[in-house]
Amino acid sequence: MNEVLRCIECQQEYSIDRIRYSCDCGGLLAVERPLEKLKELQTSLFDQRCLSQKDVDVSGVWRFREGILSIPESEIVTHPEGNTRLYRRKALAHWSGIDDIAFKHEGENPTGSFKDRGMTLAVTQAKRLGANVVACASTGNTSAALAAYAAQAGLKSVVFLPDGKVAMGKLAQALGYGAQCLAITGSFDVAMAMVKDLAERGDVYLVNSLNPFRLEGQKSIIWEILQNLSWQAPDWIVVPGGNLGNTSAFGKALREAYDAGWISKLPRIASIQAEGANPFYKSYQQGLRSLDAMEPETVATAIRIGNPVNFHKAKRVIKDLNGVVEQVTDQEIIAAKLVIDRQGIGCEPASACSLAGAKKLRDQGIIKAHESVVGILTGHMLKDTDAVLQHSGRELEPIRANLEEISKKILN
Ligand SMILES: Cc1ncc(COP(=O)(O)O)c(C=O)c1O
Repeated sequence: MNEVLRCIECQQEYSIDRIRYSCDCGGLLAVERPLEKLKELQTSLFDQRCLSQKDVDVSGVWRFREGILSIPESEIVTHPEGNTRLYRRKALAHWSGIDDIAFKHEGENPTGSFKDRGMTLAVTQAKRLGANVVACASTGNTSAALAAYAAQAGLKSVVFLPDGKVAMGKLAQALGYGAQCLAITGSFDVAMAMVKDLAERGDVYLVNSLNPFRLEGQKSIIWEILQNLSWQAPDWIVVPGGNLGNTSAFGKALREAYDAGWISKLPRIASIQAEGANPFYKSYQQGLRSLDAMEPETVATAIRIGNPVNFHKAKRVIKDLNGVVEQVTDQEIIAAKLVIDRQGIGCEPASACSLAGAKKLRDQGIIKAHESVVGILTGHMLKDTDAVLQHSGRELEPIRANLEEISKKILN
């Protein structure tokens, strides 16, 4: 194995062959490998693999495997995932005021969100380390991804959900794929603290984004975008921020791609929070020195998170990439979602933070008119059908089955 776990605070290293979620000093761990190994890799290798039909090449995660996790191919648990589309639409450019804007739709993953990219890694690693029970706290999407990948790997999965706060599409997936689903009284953060304690006791293998292997998988979102753009980096990457796993993973992916020589410029990153769940935004306003946890509330249930576990990684990324943290209101989220939905693309509310945030940064002149932007749509529209039914501006119209009457109604 080329990889080690390294503490982001004190640089202490640990083997990846043992289960560990944090350093003895309390710092977060990252999966690291020698830079020389990445520099040896040519982007043409990744491009050639797009022509292969092997699952590990078809996967938009494992196509980059030498930079993700060196493991025998036979041990990889892959659906396969990734290979999501990059959408450009005149209406999105017009609404945001940014001519060169594209959206990577991570809702096109097998379980309908970006979580599959991290979960293929976390469950592969769980199996490799002999875990029997895999668990997560979740606002919904992580539970769906975990349940699906655990089912594939033949592992028992347990998910901890904030009671009454999970969109039905996501709960249905977790139940359908066969996870044990526990509704916890309290927010996501309460559920997160509980599953962390269980993991420390050794009862379960934790696959939240605190698990550094999750973030290695999510790096591939960025590498696939760069590949989609023929390895020409955009000026900006705009991403919703909740537990800040993507913000952290994206920064790592960009830094590695740049240091390895795959791209010749480093994009800036914008992490967009919902105003009602904005601890990272508030911290950014005060120089990213510390984070005050809060009681979150937003229509974007996926990012209803008040104490993001990846704060210390994400703050480093914002500093390293000259990034920004912005907030958007629920109204701005719903307005942006409507634009995306009406393009026939669709996304769940949290995802719309990317478009709402890009527009806000453009309006403020932070994103310049000539700059290129890639936003991430993190989850599928059908994940949260309540949000669609409430905010689409359309409703089911009752009508008698009478040809003349129907004809009059549609032509009016
Ligand atoms: C659809 C969606 N968007 C965004 C997020 C937030 O991602 P992160 O925790 O990486 O900030 C989540 C996390 O649950 C999600 O499900």
